[in-house]
Amino acid sequence: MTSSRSAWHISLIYMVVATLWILFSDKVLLWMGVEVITQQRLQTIKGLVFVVVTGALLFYSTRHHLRGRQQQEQALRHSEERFDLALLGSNDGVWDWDMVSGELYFSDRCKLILGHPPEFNMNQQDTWLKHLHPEDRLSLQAELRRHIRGETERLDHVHRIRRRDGFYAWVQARGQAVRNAQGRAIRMVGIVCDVTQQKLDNERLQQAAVVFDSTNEGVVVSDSRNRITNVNNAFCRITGYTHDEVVGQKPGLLKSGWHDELFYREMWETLAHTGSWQGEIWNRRKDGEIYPQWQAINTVKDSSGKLTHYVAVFSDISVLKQSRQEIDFLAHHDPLTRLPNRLLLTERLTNALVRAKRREHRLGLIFIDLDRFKTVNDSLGHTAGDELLRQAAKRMSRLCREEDTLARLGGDEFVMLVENLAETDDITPIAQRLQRGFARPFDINGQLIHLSASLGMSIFPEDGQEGGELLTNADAAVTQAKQNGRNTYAFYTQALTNNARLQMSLQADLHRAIKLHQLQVFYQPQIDMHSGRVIALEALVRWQHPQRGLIPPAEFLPVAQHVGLLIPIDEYVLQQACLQMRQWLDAGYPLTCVAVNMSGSTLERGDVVSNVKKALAGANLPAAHLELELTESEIMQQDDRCIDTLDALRGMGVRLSIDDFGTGYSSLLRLKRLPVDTLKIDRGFINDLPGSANDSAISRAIIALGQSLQMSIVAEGIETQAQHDLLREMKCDVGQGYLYSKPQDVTTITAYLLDHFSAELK
Ligand SMILES: Nc1nc2c(ncn2[C@@H]2O[C@H](COP(=O)(O)O[C@H]3[C@@H](O)[C@H](n4cnc5c(=O)[nH]c(N)nc54)O[C@@H]3COP(=O)(O)O)[C@@H](O)[C@H]2O)c(=O)[nH]1
Repeated sequence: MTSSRSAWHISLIYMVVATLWILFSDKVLLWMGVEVITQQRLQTIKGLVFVVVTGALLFYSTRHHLRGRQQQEQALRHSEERFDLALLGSNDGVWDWDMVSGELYFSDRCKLILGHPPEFNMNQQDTWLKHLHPEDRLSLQAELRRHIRGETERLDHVHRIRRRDGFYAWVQARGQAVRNAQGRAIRMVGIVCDVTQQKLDNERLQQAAVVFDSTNEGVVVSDSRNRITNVNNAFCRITGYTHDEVVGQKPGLLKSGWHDELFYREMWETLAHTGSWQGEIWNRRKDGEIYPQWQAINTVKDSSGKLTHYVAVFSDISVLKQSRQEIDFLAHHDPLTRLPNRLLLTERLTNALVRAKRREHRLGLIFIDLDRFKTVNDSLGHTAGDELLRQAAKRMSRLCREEDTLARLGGDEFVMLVENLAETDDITPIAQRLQRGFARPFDINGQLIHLSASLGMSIFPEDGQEGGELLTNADAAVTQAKQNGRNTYAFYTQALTNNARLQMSLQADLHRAIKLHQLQVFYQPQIDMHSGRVIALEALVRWQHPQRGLIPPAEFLPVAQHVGLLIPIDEYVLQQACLQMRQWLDAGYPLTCVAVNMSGSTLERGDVVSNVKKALAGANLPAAHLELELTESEIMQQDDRCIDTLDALRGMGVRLSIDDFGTGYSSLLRLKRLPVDTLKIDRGFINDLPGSANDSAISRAIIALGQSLQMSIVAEGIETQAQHDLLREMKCDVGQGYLYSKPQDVTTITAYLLDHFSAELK
């Protein structure tokens, strides 16, 4: 019932009662039959009673009404207060949109969200839309339309709104339409709250979640009772446990048993005192493998300072540890053979010397140099060379006593440190054993390679007091062993030191030798074995030393190579030989060419073609009168670029010859591709002719090979008539050797030529 209907009912009842009272009260007085005066008095009293009763009724109804209203107002006030407080507490702003009049109300909080003061007037219909982020406008409008059409129960939309300072705030607007009887939305009321911080927090949380799951470090979160509440993917990957297997468990399930109780007690004490702990800890994976991890644990406390969680972040450092060990190993070992390197040998030698001095023992160093390793390496390729070194190292290690050290210094050089020698001679059986170790060939990819070693020995205290001195002296001894014919051993002697000193002084003198024109070119004739005529000469360098006399090339060319003077020496000999050949041709000697040695270093240099051209032009000598000799081992170790250089030289008309053929593991395929005119059989195969059946067979094979490749064959080192006869019978084309002439200076050889061609020149 409405309030006006209730009021109307009450008034109607009153009117009925009052009318009945007025109509029937007087009749009751008349019916009582009382006197007129009494009647009048009673009527007055009746009127007064009516006034009092109706007055009282009016009083009670008014009071009741006012009290009710008061209570309602109070309830309303309380409710409003509660609402205001709730809004204030929630920090939400209120908006109210009268959709009929278009009037819009924004509470002060709404204005504050946008950075406006309360007095700011933003009650226009499009104020909010105007400040909306352009990207959010369409979606808010669509959402509003849907709600107005009644498709959604309430409006709920998060969008960005531009604040007074130009920045955008994220807000969440919620509201509901008030509809008329026809269901048409006529008003909409709602709240708006600033969710910028919440949005940022969410974003941060999302990022943290991504980091948590994608980081390489394992993360374990456990509660205050140290029960695991969460682990990340990396944890599962490192430990092998799944998330469900560990949640609810204690991290102790990963314990390896490698740390004692004290370790864990100290860890927990540090955590309790400082709130964090970090260190290396060994744990056990699910599969039982024990591994090291670097772990940092931090405690998490709530706002009241109460510990709520532990967060442990760890990384598996097993690989790092292995690499450190490997780095440490490589710093002291040779990566190819995994033997100790020079550094470790030096350390061990120093310590061994201290022990030897204290115990008055001897110790020895055996310097091991593999014979002709470079040639094998160059001809078989570096991979096979590496394998050969590995196998040689393994074989020598097996012959090494446990207390001794076998080290690789680099290349094909090894050193064995032998401790506890009573006598100098005690080292000899060890050296012999090492040498016997090389008796069997090495199997390199199915190919049997014969290798020998030259050994040089120095003994403490006889040959030196310090490690460096002993090593140098063992090195000098190995050089001596090589000079003695390889595959042998030599002890260090003072003479070797003198020789080393000599080499040093040669180096110094050689620099001056070129400038002071101390280098001389000697010539050795090459003979046509069928006619016996001199057809060519080989140019061979000598050093006319002011104090030491004539030094042969075998003595100073290695020194020149060592100090980078071999190329200028080759160039000098080339120029001199071309000039000299021109003179002989001009003098009428019917010579085909002059042969000049060219070292591998010269060939490797890019300008060899232009230098040869220069030398020929300088002497005005046709290229066909020049033959360049390259040793087999040097030519075989060159890459294909050198074939281009040789092709270019050959294209110019220069003849090319392979020197020392038979010593350098030539590949027949490569030999076929080389633009070579001549093969020179190495002196080593000629020396023992005609007695050696082997050398005889080899020489015959080389001659046959040369002939089949249309190459001319020169045999060098012919010293006897028997050698000459045999080679001639084998159909060797050209001979060179002391039998015909030793290498001679220009004057002597010119006289020789004059004599030789005297008949023809007449
Ligand atoms: N890069 C350069 N190398 C050069 C140059 N000059 C010489 N050499 C090389 O030095 C090596 C030694 O040469 P050498 O001492 O001159 O010896 C040559 C001859 O004297 C020697 N020979 C000749 N016939 C005989 C003989 O019958 N018996 C015997 N015991 N020795 C003999 O052989 C050497 C010539 O050898 P090859 O060159 O292989 O034909 C030597 O390897 C030279 O190549 C130079 O200017 N640059």
